[in-house]
Amino acid sequence: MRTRPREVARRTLADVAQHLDAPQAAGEDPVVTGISLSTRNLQPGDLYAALPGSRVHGADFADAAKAAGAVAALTDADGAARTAGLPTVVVDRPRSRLAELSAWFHDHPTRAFTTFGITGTQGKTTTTYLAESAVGSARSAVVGTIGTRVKGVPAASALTTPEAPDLQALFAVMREEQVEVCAMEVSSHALVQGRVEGFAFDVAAFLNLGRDHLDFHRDLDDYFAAKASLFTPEHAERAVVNIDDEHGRRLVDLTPLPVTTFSTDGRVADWRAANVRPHRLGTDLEVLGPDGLELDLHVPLPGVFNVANALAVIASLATVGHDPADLAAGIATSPGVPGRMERVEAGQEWTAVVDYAHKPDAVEAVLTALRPVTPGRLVVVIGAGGDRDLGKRPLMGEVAARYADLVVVTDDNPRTEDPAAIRRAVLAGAEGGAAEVVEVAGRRDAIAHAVAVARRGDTVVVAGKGHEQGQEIGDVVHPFDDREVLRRLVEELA
Ligand SMILES: CC(=O)N[C@H]1[C@@H](OP(=O)(O)OP(=O)(O)OC[C@H]2O[C@@H](n3ccc(=O)[nH]c3=O)[C@H](O)[C@@H]2O)O[C@H](CO)[C@@H](O)[C@@H]1O[C@H](C)C(=O)N[C@@H](C)C(=O)N[C@H](CCC(=O)O)C(=O)O
Ligand SMILES: Nc1ncnc2c1ncn2[C@@H]1O[C@H](COP(=O)(O)OP(=O)(O)OP(=O)(O)O)[C@@H](O)[C@H]1O
Ligand SMILES: N[C@H](CCC[C@H](N)C(=O)O)C(=O)O
Repeated sequence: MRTRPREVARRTLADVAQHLDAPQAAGEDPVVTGISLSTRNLQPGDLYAALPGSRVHGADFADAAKAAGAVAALTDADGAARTAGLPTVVVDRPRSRLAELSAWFHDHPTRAFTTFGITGTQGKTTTTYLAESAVGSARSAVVGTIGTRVKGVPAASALTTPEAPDLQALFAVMREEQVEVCAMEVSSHALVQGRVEGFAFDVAAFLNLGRDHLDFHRDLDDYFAAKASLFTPEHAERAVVNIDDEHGRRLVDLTPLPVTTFSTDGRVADWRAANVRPHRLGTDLEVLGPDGLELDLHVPLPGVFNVANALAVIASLATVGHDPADLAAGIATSPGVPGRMERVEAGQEWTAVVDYAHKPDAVEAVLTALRPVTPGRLVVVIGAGGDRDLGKRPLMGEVAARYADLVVVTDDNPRTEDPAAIRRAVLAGAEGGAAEVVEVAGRRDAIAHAVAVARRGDTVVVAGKGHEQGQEIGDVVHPFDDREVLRRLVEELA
């Protein structure tokens, strides 16, 4: 799928300057047909937003932008001297203006369809996929970690929540495609960096808050504040909140938006789960909604935690007019989510699962979901990513050892760090408990170890990389897909 609308917007640079209430650029007045803040995806005719970043100033790439076809630049006073090769509009804090500018530039595409924003430490991707099944892929779009899909057709995207110029262009594509609902993941990074300004979600859902990203946020309160900012009138019209989560309950008190609540563990909420019956491949339950509504729901994804993700979809889309029974029927058809509780079947007599759990709460959720359906030993292969939150490593090790019988500590994406040092940090949390703990350097060898020891009735979970297609070691991404590696190792052993 294209990432820019077929019918391009055309605005003169003078219009842009006037919209921003900024002085007009001297000299030419080019026609701008797109906006980009990165030379990596800039297209001819674009306005290049040269932003100050944490590593470099975008103005340093003005020549590259011009060579790629940029016709003008938008920057701050600091960048202006370096964008001299392009007619330049100068404003203070250009990043903070970019989202609204991009929405205006594309003539507010989100007015044409329902926008459903999802935030939380865990479950965002899964919830967007369930929303897509609930509404039907022929009517919906999804934006998130695994990528963007418009009416089921993939479009390229790099970040979980794209930068505003890219996002608004994608929204313009969705408008052209007559999408009815766009479900998107809203990361805390996006909220802090203003990627989702310039429009308000019709409905925003809060799933949960756990430890993550404490390399980017000062502390958990700062991380919560970032997530909570989605639930303000500038960002959303209605809130849907999981009150099983302590931070969800805090949010209900804080948000000025109309709130709908949901609970899967028996609290008094607008939407509740009752008679929850987990089995190996999913969960059956009854959904109790407002005004005495009762529905049967089958969530075809393993793990009771997915009941919360499904309830988030039903509660959210019901508040914007969808029929809950239709939503439930759609959820029951979900084909699953790549790399989330994904089973690998290669003729083995034990259960193999690949899951994206790379945070302590997710590791706990996955292992506690698999324990009741594992008559034998529960084995987890786990590591932690380099150049990310250091504090979560021992916590992940500890949780793995608390809930599994055998923990194979290995490498995730080491990035620029020493893999052995990362393993040591995970091991420090894992050792000393009842679980058997082994260290195996190299992810393939670690998976091979788990495959070699697995017996009938066991479950092996390969955690942390889910759908990822590569392993980042140093600056190089080596092809690596947990699902493929697991399958091949099982086949080789057989
Ligand atoms: C912390 C963070 O989110 N940083 C993002 C931010 O970087 P920054 O503002 O510091 O920019 P910079 O790298 O100093 O560069 C300055 C400017 O020069 C431009 N530039 C730079 C180099 C070049 O060759 N050409 C070019 O145009 C950049 O596009 C940027 O506008 O803006 C950049 C441009 O969009 C992003 O690439 C960068 O994402 C980094 C790579 C990243 O890893 N972000 C992750 C952490 C992130 O955002 N993750 C969340 C999901 C998290 C989760 O829940 O798992 C997400 O929404 O994806
Ligand atoms: N509601 C939930 N509560 C706890 N854990 C969950 C929940 N939903 C999913 N998980 C676990 O978290 C992992 C990541 O799920 P998912 O990709 O849906 O979340 P995410 O919020 O998009 O994460 P990320 O931002 O890291 O991509 C899953 O593989 C599963 O282990
Ligand atoms: N969006 C997350 C994904 C992490 C996945 C895990 N495999 C890791 O490398 O830590 C990040 O880049 O921090």
